[in-house]
Amino acid sequence: MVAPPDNDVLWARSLHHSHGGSPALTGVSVGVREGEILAVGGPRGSGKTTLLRCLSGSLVPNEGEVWFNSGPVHTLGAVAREQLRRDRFGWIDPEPALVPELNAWENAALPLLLRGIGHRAAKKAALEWLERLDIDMCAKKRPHALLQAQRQRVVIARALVTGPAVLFADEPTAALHRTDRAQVLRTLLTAARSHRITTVLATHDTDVAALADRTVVLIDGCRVNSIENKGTSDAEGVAACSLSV
Ligand SMILES: Nc1ncnc2c1ncn2[C@@H]1O[C@H](COP(=O)(O)OP(=O)(O)OP(=O)(O)O)[C@@H](O)[C@H]1O
Repeated sequence: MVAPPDNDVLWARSLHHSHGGSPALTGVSVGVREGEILAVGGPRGSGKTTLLRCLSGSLVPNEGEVWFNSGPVHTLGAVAREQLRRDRFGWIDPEPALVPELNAWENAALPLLLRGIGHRAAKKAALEWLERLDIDMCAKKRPHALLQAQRQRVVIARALVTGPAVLFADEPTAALHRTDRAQVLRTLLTAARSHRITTVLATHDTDVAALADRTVVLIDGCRVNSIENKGTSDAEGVAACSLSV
């Protein structure tokens, strides 16, 4: 096992993974620096979700290595990987899944309450994130009373409320109307940049990928390209991503 470069917060080498015999990743390597926003692009079925799941430890690759903060993830047991995901990572799915019986701030505060953080402190942190994401006016509404874009903002608040080291966003705006998409995405990326949260964003949409600092393109489970998105990283002063195969 070879240790990763010191300056990569997240690093994967030669990932291979098959789902029930059908290959999803074939030899993908990627490194992400602290505070960077990396888009993983490519058409549907190209392996983006599988790569994010391997990087976040929710899936152990058949072959290859994943490292977080210079510690191996792929050799950890299931419980240690769960703890890592709970304590250090945030995850956003395409569909905004919220607990229907809880209102918006309670949904956003849930990860803190589950950690045993006091009710008052958890509520304060959740309300702060709802405000940053321009959804604080809906704090007391239940999910059924929210629009889809508002629900997704609550999901984003829930993913950020713990101050994750890395945020994984899997097609976070795919379920939204075109008009809501850009606005929600910009809000998400602005929040990630201002708090220097390393973000890995899967998207099949090149317009969405262009908002990241750099894009890695997958096709049929292989990394085929890596694009520096000029005008984002330079303007924001965010470090570039390092990549190797
Ligand atoms: N649980 C699974 N069982 C069987 N095959 C799967 C499973 N998950 C993914 N696959 C297959 O693995 C390949 C890569 O899928 P993956 O979801 O990682 O790609 P993707 O680029 O994220 O696609 P999408 O944009 O549609 O989500 C595809 O061929 C997909 O059908």
